[in-house]
Amino acid sequence: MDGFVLSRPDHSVVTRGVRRSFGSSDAATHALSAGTTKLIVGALPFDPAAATALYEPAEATIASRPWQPRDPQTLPTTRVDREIPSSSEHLRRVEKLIGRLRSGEIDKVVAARTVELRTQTPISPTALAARMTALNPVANTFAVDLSAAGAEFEGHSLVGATPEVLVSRRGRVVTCRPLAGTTKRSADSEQDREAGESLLRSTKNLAEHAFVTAWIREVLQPMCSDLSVPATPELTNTHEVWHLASPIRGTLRNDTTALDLAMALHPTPALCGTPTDAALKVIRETEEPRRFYGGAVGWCDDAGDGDWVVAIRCAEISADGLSAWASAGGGIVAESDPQDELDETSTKLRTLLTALGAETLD
Ligand SMILES: C=C(O[C@H]1C=CC=C(C(=O)O)[C@@H]1O)C(=O)O
Repeated sequence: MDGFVLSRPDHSVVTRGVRRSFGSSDAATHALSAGTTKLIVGALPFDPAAATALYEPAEATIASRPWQPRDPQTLPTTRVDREIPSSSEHLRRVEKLIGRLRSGEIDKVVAARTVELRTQTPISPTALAARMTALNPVANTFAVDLSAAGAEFEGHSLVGATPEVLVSRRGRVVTCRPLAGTTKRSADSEQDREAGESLLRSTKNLAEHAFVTAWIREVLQPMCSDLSVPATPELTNTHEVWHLASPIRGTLRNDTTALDLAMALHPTPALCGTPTDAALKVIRETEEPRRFYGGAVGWCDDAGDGDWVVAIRCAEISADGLSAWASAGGGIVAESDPQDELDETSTKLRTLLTALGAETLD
C-alpha cells in the first residue's frame, strides 16, 4: 500500500508517498530533532531490538475527525488456513508459563498466538481498514506499509482496529489509556452488564492491570511535573470484549516528543510483562517472532506532538494480498487458567476474522 492511515474518533492522519524511510527509531528521532522533517508516521515492532517501519511522508492530510475513505472497496472471502502455534501447543505454552510465574521467575507475561488466513483474490489493506473503521467506530483504525523494516517486510502492511492508546502528546500534556484485564461480552444485555461488573471485581484481572499502570507511572513520573493515575480502573468495551482501562494524564517537564515517549513506554506489561526485560526474554524464548503485532502505530510532528496506539486486533497482510496473519494475546499471571487464556485469544481474534468475513474460532 502507498501510505499510512491512523483514524481515531476525533483525529486522523492520512498520508501518501514516501520522502524518506527510517529502519530505526534513532534515525527518525534525529531527523525530527534536526528539523529536517515535519512529520514521521509508521510502526514500531513488538521487539525493541527489531527494525522499525517509519517514514517521512510526501503528502499528509490531518483532520479533527475520523478518516473518511473515498471509494468503498470490496473484500474477498478469507479462510483460516493454519494456527501458529496450534491451540494445543498454545495451551501447553501457557501451562509452562504459569509454572514459571508460580516459581516467582516473573510476575506477569503476555502469551500470544497467530492465525494464518488465505484468500483467492488480494485483500486491499485500505479496504480492510475502511471496513474496520465502519465496524469499530470508537476504535483507532490503522493501515501501515511495513516495507521500511527490511526485505522480509517488503510490500507487507499492518491493518487493525485497536482500543488501546499507548501515548498521546499535545503540547506539554501527555495522556495514555492502557488496557489489561478482559472478559467476553454476552448477547444478553443483563448478562453482558454482569460480565463487565464482575471484571471490575476480579482480583486476577485487577492484578494484571496494576502491573501496567505501575510501569507507566514508573516511566512517566520522572518526566512529568504532575501525573494522575487512577487508583482503580474503569470499564471499556469493544464489540467482543470488556476491558479494564486507566485514563492517565500528565504534564511534561520538558519537550520529550511523542515518538520518544512511545519508545520509553513500549513494551508495556499489557503486551510484554513484568519485569519487562525478564518477560521479553521469556517471550523471545517461547514464541515465534511477533513482528509488528504488539508494537505501536502512530505519528509524531516537528512540534513533538503525536499519537501512538498499541498494535493489537490487527493482521499483517502479505505483499500479494493473498495471505494475512492475525495475532492475539493475553496477560498471564500465576492464577491464570490455560483454557480461559486460549478462549480469550480466540475472542480477541474475532475483530479481524469478522472484518475479513472468516469463520471465527470460538
Ligand atoms: C494483547 C492483547 O490485548 C491486551 C490489551 C487488552 C487486554 C489484554 C489482556 O486482558 O490480556 C492485553 O493486555 C491483544 O489483544 O492481543
